Amino acid sequence: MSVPAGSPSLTADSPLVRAARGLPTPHTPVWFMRQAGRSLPEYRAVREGIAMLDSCRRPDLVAEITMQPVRRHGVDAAIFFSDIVVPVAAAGLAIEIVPGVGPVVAEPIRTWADLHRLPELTADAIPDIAESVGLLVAELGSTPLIGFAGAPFTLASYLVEGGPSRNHLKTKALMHGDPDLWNALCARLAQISRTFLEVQIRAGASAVQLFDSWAGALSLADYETFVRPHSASVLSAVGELGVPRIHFGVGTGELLSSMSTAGADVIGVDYRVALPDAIERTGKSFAVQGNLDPALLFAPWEATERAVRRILAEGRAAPGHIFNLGHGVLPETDPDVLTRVVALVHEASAA
Ligand SMILES: Cc1c2[nH]c(c1CCC(=O)O)Cc1[nH]c(c(CCC(=O)O)c1C)Cc1[nH]c(c(CCC(=O)O)c1C)Cc1[nH]c(c(C)c1CCC(=O)O)C2
Repeated sequence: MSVPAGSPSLTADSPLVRAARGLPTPHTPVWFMRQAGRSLPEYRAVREGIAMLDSCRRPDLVAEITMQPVRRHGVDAAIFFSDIVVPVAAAGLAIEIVPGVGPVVAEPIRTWADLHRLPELTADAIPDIAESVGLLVAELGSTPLIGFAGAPFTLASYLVEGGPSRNHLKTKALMHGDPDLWNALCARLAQISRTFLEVQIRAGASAVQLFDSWAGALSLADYETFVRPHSASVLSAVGELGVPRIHFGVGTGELLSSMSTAGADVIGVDYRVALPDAIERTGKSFAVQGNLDPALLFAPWEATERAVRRILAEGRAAPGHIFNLGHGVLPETDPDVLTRVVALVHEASAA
């Protein structure tokens, strides 16, 4: 397997890549999950009248939207503008993203016959993704682009439930009721996510994040039996391409130790877990990413600043720290506060 000649050499010394590898950095790198999106008026303007999944397949638009928060906030990384369900749609499943709701599958996947509606994904079905990444890498120079994909469980939840779910009832019923079908579905999703990540890495992404956003809904036993092996297969396959891997989920306090054995280099920490506890639970042997509560961006600045400084201090106990929120930027967030947080992280961590 040949590694792309693109960005990784230019970005190898960037604070983000160095922190992910546990190397010293001149300042703590910072980016925000959902930094591109509705918090930015320039995003709302360019997305006007274009459906979410259509916008993700237009390289000019993807590059523009991905760059918007980099230009505005001076973050240390771009996150590829796409969605976890883009590769599933590209593979051929009928799925849409309904504004204000999320991914919706009119005919959910619950039987072996349904699984046939979800073919494997091949790289030649997503030439636009490689093109978008190529445009971005050229524009970003020494700033890394983070590629991403959804982990099998989080994707399966949307596909089995038919849309967003609080309790994941049908998903859990399937995993326990028909483990063979569950494992086949997750193996298919792992193949799809792996291909999506490989295309981004070969086109020049300098790091990747595997989102298992809803894994926190699982017991430790179910996570280890039904979920972690599939995430591990994605992470180990992309590991061969040599870029750092970040793994993140929400509400994963009880799972962190187990998640850290799935094969990532950096553990994303949700805002409900104190960073020192996360560092302890992952054996002090992983770089960590996180974990400012996105709600703190709505507090008086003094409170925000206090929390940022505390998290920076706590992060020093880990082999590497990438500052981020403990989940995505909320659409109502004042983008000027994000810019201010970036400046504070840089200034306070360089001191
Ligand atoms: C669970 C999940 C999804 N998508 C994603 C996850 C994992 C991350 C997480 O835990 O939040 C991942 C994702 N989705 C999007 C990105 C872009 C990059 C970035 O973080 O800036 C990323 C990394 C764009 C998007 N994906 C989506 C939007 C909003 C669509 C819009 O602007 O109209 C964006 C910017 C749609 C989407 N897609 C999904 C949801 C829950 C939603 C929100 C629905 C809504 O509130 O309208 C599924």
